[in-house]
Amino acid sequence: MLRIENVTRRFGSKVAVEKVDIDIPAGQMVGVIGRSGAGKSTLLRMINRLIDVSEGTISFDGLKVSELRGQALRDWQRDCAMIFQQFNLVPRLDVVTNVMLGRLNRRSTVQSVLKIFSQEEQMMALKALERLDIAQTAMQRAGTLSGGQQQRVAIARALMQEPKMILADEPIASLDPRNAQVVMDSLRDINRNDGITVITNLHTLDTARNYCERIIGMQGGCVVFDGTPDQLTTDVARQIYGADGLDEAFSEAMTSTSIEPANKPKRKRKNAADIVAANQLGEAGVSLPN
Ligand SMILES: Nc1ncnc2c1ncn2[C@@H]1O[C@H](COP(=O)(O)OP(=O)(O)OP(=O)(O)O)[C@@H](O)[C@H]1O
Repeated sequence: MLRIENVTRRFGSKVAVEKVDIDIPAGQMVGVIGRSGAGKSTLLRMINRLIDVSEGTISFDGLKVSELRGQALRDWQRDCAMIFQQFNLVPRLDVVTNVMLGRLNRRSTVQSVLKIFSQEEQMMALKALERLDIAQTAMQRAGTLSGGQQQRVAIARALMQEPKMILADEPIASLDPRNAQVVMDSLRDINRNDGITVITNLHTLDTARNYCERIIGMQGGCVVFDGTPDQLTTDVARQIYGADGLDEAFSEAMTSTSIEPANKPKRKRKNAADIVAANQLGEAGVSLPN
C-alpha cells in the first residue's frame, strides 16, 4: 500500500501540490489527470523521490519513503521504476544494453563500471524485450528506433528493476495513436499479469477511462476527484478541467489518443527526467562510447 498523507510541495511561493491525501493499494492501475500545471508530475516525482515533499509523508508498506536517504533511497528508486514522456534511453547504446541498465541499482559498482552483465541478466533483458514484442531490435542503437519502440524499451528497462510499482509520467504524450495504444496495452498487461501497481499521468480523459480502474483528478495542486471511470461524470470533468478547459474535457475528439494528429508538436522535455538518467549512469560509473 502506498500512502500519501497530507503532502504539499512548494516551489518558492508557488504551491504545486497541496495537501494531497490518498492511499493506493498494491496492484491498482491508477490514472492521474488534470490540466497542464495541475501538479501531476510533481506528485509522481515526489513518490519516486526525484524531489522532496515540503510537508506531509509518503510511505510504502510502512516504509517512510519521504524520509529515505543514501542506499535506502536508491533501493526505493529501484523498487519504484519511472517511465518518462521522452523515454530517456541512451541513444548511442544498443537496445539490449539500455534494457540491462535497469539492473544498475542491483549490482556492485565494479560490475557496473566494467559493464559486466551476467548471462542471466542478458537472458532477462531479451525476455523483457520479447514480452514487449521488440526482441528483433535488440542489437540496434536505441536512437534509431521509433518513439513507440523506444518507450517499449524504456518499459523493458523498468521491468529489469523488478519493481513493485511503475510510475509513468505522460508515457504516451509524444506518441502517435497506434503506438500510444501499444504502450498503454503493455502497461495494462504488466499491471494485470504481474500485479505491479501502475500510476500514470495522462492528459487524455478517454485513455484514463479506458485503461485505469481508478482515476485521480487534480486541479491547482489539489485532488478534486478520486473514483472509478464510471464516476467521472461531465460535472466532475468540468471541475477538473475548469471552465476554459471544457472543450478539452468534453470533446473526445480533442482528447482522444485514437485520433490525435500524429504531427502534433512534441510537449516540452522534462528536465528531471534527463537528470535522473544522467545520475543513474554517472553514479554507476558507466561511461558511454562515442
Ligand atoms: N522545478 C520547479 N520550479 C518552479 N515551479 C515548478 C517546478 N516544477 C513545477 N513547477 C510548477 O508547479 C506547478 C505544477 O507543475 P507540474 O509539472 O507538476 O504540473 P503537471 O500537471 O504535471 O503539468 P504538465 O502536464 O504540463 O506537465 C506548475 O505551476 C509548475 O509551473
